[in-house]
Amino acid sequence: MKALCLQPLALPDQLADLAVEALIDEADLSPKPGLVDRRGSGAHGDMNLALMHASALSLWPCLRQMAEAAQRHGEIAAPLRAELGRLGREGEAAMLATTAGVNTHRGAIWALGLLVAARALSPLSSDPHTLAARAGRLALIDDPAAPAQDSHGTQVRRRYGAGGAREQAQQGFPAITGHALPQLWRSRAAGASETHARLDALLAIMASLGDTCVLWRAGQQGLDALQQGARAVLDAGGSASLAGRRQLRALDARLLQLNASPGGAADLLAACLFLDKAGSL
Ligand SMILES: CC(C)(COP(=O)(O)OP(=O)(O)OC[C@H]1O[C@@H](n2cnc3c(N)ncnc32)[C@H](O)[C@@H]1O)[C@@H](O)C(=O)NCCC(=O)NCCS
Ligand SMILES: Nc1ncnc2c1ncn2[C@@H]1O[C@H](COP(=O)(O)OP(=O)(O)OP(=O)(O)O)[C@@H](O)[C@H]1O
Repeated sequence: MKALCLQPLALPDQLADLAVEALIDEADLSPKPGLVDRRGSGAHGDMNLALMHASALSLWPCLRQMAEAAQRHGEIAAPLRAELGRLGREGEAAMLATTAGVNTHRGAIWALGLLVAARALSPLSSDPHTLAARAGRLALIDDPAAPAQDSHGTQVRRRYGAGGAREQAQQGFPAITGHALPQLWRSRAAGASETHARLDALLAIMASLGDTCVLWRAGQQGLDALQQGARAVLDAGGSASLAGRRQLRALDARLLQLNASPGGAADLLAACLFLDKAGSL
């Protein structure tokens, strides 16, 4: 019998695999306050776990093409930014075709697209801080072909002055490098299970992020409830402790009452999981 000889996967394929895996891990992680997870739809009438999985898988070609574009261009400049913008819009169209119009991963395409491109640009330096800063430099370049939009994020920024997805990326993802990754590593080092360490990382993002999804649906009151509730879980010992889990249940109930879903924090957790593994490819 002939021996099966497997070719190593090309870097863009590996990066798309890793990004989709991060999206699926984020969706599966439970119990996430207010969000779609294995238990149910959280504060969303229009999403469920199967839809999140299908959406994540639909993004694989777009993410691979973003990595290929970065390899081809080889530098952080306007032509690469323009191509990523075009691919991102095509990715959104593929997502919406898969979900019959539901916005399951808009923010995730943005964050993971930039990070996948950053990793493909220079395979040699791939520690999380370098990648996040490189993605931030890409996000700072204008995309002249981007259509003017009056998105929820734009409206919320006008009303509350909050920074949103664009600013988070342009600043080099401080919610990930300054909060999520340090918490993920601290919780693991303290002996927490991988699920609890990831929940703690999500809570660390929630405690500090100006999440425009929450501001849109529940205003400043909703954002305050999210940030204070997430901080209370961490202060009580995190999701691995009994006291922390009580606080987590209370936060989930409060977000459902406010109809608030921290989708921006969920996107950034997926990006954090991607960065945590991207260096070891
Ligand atoms: C920058 C984006 C996210 C638009 O942002 P905007 O705030 O205007 O839109 P919207 O209200 O639809 O929010 C997008 C999503 O970001 C996430 N989000 C919300 N708050 C935050 C935050 N503070 N930080 C990070 N993500 C957040 C949420 O999931 C939200 O649904 C992006 O969709 C975009 O402009 N795409 C254009 C195509 C492009 O250039 N793609 C490049 C691919 S690399
Ligand atoms: N597990 C998850 N549950 C819910 N949202 C998530 C999850 N993971 C990521 N998200 C993000 O949340 C965003 C969806 O949020 P939302 O439905 O609030 O946006 P919207 O359609 O713009 O607004 P709305 O539904 O309030 O009118 C997506 O962009 C997606 O990236």
